[in-house]
Amino acid sequence: MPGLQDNTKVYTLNDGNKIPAVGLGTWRATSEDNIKEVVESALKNGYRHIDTAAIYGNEEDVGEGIKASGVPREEIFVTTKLWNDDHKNVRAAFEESLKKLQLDYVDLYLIHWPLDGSFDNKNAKISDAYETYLELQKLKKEGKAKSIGVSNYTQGRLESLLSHPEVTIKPVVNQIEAHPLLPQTELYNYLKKNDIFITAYSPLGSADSPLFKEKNVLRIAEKNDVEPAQVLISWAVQRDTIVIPKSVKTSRLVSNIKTFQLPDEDFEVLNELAAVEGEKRTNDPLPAIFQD
Ligand SMILES: NC(=O)C1=CN([C@@H]2O[C@H](COP(=O)(O)OP(=O)(O)OC[C@H]3O[C@@H](n4cnc5c(N)ncnc54)[C@H](OP(=O)(O)O)[C@@H]3O)[C@@H](O)[C@H]2O)C=CC1
Ligand SMILES: O=C1Nc2ccccc2C1=O
Repeated sequence: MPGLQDNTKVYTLNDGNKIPAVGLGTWRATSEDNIKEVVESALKNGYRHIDTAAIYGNEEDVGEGIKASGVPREEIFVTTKLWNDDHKNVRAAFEESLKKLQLDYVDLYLIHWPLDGSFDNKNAKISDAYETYLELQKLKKEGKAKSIGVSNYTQGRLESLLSHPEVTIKPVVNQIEAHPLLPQTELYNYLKKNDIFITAYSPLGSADSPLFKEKNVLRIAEKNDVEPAQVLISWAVQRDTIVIPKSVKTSRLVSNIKTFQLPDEDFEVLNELAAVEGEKRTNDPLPAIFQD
């Protein structure tokens, strides 16, 4: 059984572009966490994929970290996301993100939520946001966003998006919460069939995660002599999803990118965990968003 190794797996997206399987998440990572140094350190420790978003308020620091790392731009995969308030303002919001990141293109631009207004805006509409997506298509055609995709989409909203004749470029990913307590099995199967990758967010169960107290996760970690986080990240990669664990601690950054091949019996236990223990979603800002 191969042991822990720095994960250098790269997937080919449905538009031919390549994405490193393991990336660094940056939600709730701010200047107070020295996010610039965190990004720099991640890149110096082998990460080649950074996930940010306009709403995280850290694009400037992420850009500084990229620059400070000295890693050539073309070796780094950078994702950022359009915030809900900017669905009618895509170009300006995108240009603002580029400026803050000090980049002239991003590798992946996502619609953060299928919602055209803040979570607390009663007039905000949940939909497939296809008009917004058409603006992303233009950015892709101009080469300013090398790939485009969505986040927090249900199967129904994706089906609806793909049914518009003007939608000619498939999203390359749907970034959704995914971990052993929320395997998203149906959506996983639908996306796989349609050649759209899952990017698994909150793969460790986010802050104060129940997964770090889950007896099977702890047992599998102990049995294989690895960290619980490494079990969760390895599981995500083993089921062919992209995964973006967040940490602002160098020691965790370094260990989170080391994955291993889970023995079949352990992989199966994790595949069945939600069915046995019950599902647990950590991000639920607007429950109606996860119902079609
Ligand atoms: N598209 C979307 O709507 C969303 C996207 N995301 C993206 O996904 C990323 C990851 O999700 P996120 O919700 O941040 O949660 P994660 O599941 O990545 O968990 C992060 C938490 O786990 C801790 N942690 C990290 N590594 C370890 C470790 N080895 N052992 C123990 N604890 C650890 C972190 O603390 P510390 O930093 O102190 O190490 C932090 O509290 C986000 O940062 C963001 O980029 C997230 C939510 C929604
Ligand atoms: O990235 C995000 N993390 C979140 C957590 C709660 C609500 C929204 C979000 C995001 O958009």
